[in-house]
Formats: sequence, C-alpha cells, structure tokens
Amino acid sequence: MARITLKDLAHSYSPNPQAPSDWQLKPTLNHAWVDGAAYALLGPSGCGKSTLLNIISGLLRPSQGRILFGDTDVTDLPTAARDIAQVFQFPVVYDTMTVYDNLAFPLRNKGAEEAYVDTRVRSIAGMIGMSDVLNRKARGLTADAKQKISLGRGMVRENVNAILFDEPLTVIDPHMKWELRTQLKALHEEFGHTMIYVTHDQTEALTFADHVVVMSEGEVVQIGTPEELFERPAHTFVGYFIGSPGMNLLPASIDGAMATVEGTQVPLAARYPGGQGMEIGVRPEFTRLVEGDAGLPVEITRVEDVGRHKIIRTRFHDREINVLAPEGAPVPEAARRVVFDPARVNVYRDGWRVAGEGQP
Ligand SMILES: Nc1ncnc2c1ncn2[C@@H]1O[C@H](COP(=O)(O)OP(=O)(O)OP(=O)(O)O)[C@@H](O)[C@H]1O
Repeated sequence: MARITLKDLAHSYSPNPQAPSDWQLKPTLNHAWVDGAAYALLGPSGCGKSTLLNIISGLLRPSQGRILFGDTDVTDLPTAARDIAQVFQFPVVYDTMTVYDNLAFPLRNKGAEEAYVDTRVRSIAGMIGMSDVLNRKARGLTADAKQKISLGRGMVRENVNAILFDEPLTVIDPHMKWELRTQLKALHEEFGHTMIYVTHDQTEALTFADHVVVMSEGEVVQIGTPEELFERPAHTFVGYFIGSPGMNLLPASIDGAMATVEGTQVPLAARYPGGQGMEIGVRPEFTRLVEGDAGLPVEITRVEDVGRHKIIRTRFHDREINVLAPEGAPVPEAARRVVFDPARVNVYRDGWRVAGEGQP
C-alpha cells in the first residue's frame, strides 16, 4: 500500500493547449493522498475523473507533473509495473475458469504459494458471498455475479499499492448496489488498502469513502469527509452537486454579520468580509417555512413526498428555495416566509467559501 502524491499535475489531450478549456485536468493538481485511505473521485460526466484515474494507473501519461507511490516516482512506469489492482465498469472474468480459479488468478500470476492462495480465495469468496459457487464455471453466471468476481479479484492481493475502481457498480442491480457498497467498505476496513473509487453517484461516493474528491471541469474543487462536504462546501458547485436537493444559493450583499438578499436581511452567525460576487448558501435541511413577517417572502410551488422527508419547493423572486421538512409535519397554510439557521449559512465569494471570523 502506498501514499499517492500528485505533483504539479495537469493533462491536455491536445498536443498544444492554449485556452483553459484545452486542459482536461487544469494546471495544476497538488495533493498527497493518505496511505490506506478510501477515496472517491466524484463529479459529473466529463469532469476528468477517468483521466485522473488513468494517470494514476499508468494508462495515460500526464502532459505535466509527476505521480509518486510512496517515495517512488512512477510517472514513466507502465501499469504492469505499478503493482495496482483495477476493477472496471464491466466484469473482466475468464468464462472458462471456475470462480475459484478466477479469484486465484492475480495471486498465482505473482507466484503465490497454493496454501496461501487457498486461504485468501476462500476469505474473499466469503466476503463477496460466493463461497457456495467456487467450483462453478464463470460462464452462465449473471452480470452481477461476474462483477462480484471482478471485485473479489481486485481485492485478493494484499500487497498492492492501491486498488482502483472505475464506476464498478454500473452493471449491478439497484438492490444489490447497496449490499456491495457495504461489503466494499467492510473489505476496506478489514484490509486497509489504499482505494480510489470513481463515480458520478454521490450516494456511492459518500457511503464508500472517507475522503471524497469532488471534481468539476478538470479541477479538484474540494477534498473532504462526507460531513465536511455537507456542512462546509468549499465551492458553490459542491453545495449544489451534493445533497438532494442541493444547497440553496442566493446572491447577497454582506455587511459584518448580516447578509441582505433582495432587500431582506438574513442574520449570519459570524462577521464576514464584504465584497463583490457574494452569495449565501444554506442547505434545505436548515431552511424552515414560517408564518409571520420575518424571513424571505416566498411562494410555495410544489410539495414532494420523498419517504422520510417532504421537499417543499418555493419561489423567491426568480429563484427556487427548497425546504426539507419531516414527513409528518404539516405545511402551514399561512406560511409564506423562509428562515435559515444562521449557524448553517455559508458565505461565498466568486463561488468559493469565505470563512467567517473565528470559523474553520
Ligand atoms: N482520448 C481522449 N481524447 C480527447 N478528449 C478526451 C479523451 N478522453 C476524454 N476526453 C475528454 O476529456 C474530458 C474528461 O473526460 P473523462 O473521461 O476524464 O471524464 P469523466 O469525469 O471520467 O466522465 P465520464 O464519467 O463520462 O467518464 C471530457 O471532455 C472528454 O470528452
């Protein structure tokens, strides 16, 4: 296992990049990813997740910068020399081999002793729920089962530098996804591999990873724990992209501990520097619909029942403000204002979070 360092990294598929949009990974990425941690690369389609993963795996050489595993510079090493395991979107299994032999393959390939192979294969088979079918040929198994074998093969070697997963649950039945995500997390906790997991699905990222790397348009906009991304999104993109629905964002002017939105004052929990291009952001979880004269005047446009919660969609001038209310809570007829929990309001300038006085 290894710490992974991205040093002054950038990538363009064009041979002669000029404009910022010519860079698929914008100059420059500098990060050190902790040995033994589980990372998710999360972002919408086209933001550069696979490009970054392919640079880490050695399928792609970066246009600029270096990549280190521990203290070893691997930038010029091919994939085979990087000692990594990979799990792709679609199953990579040998149909004519048994499940057992498929799982054993990466170990035998490295010349492992058969006694060790046997212990390891049985342990992994137990964790992916395939102990009963070890002697069956992979041919004829469902796509789900084959992808479980792929996950098992990715996990079977103990001494890899990292395990890379590229949208590995795409072919898995929705009801199995939850189970496999949970199993992957358990496998990570048990074996402590450095894992990097690419997904555009926030639920997958947030349940699997200790550290979520949020990407947008070729940039890493935040690396944080699921809690940090929820509580303190570093960029409005993170606030909006993560959460269901995402963060409410409103242009505002800021004066000390008071924001003004379309002429209405909104109290903040700390003093902030003012400036141009300011916005406040507050999650629907910390937004309430109230009666009376305090708060932002809104019109309720729709109420959606989504299981344990209700999403109340409201309109404020030309913007939507969403309110999350408990399932059973009535929507008061006379409620025509929304208020925010001041401690949960984040302030942004030009899209980036500004810390209030005394705040992290
Ligand atoms: N071989 C290539 N040549 C040119 N452009 C490419 C190539 N591969 C990817 N791109 C472009 O680079 C950008 C980033 O693509 P990438 O596949 O890394 O994104 P992603 O976040 O993994 O998206 P997805 O989830 O759709 O795979 C996209 O605009 C894509 O069109």
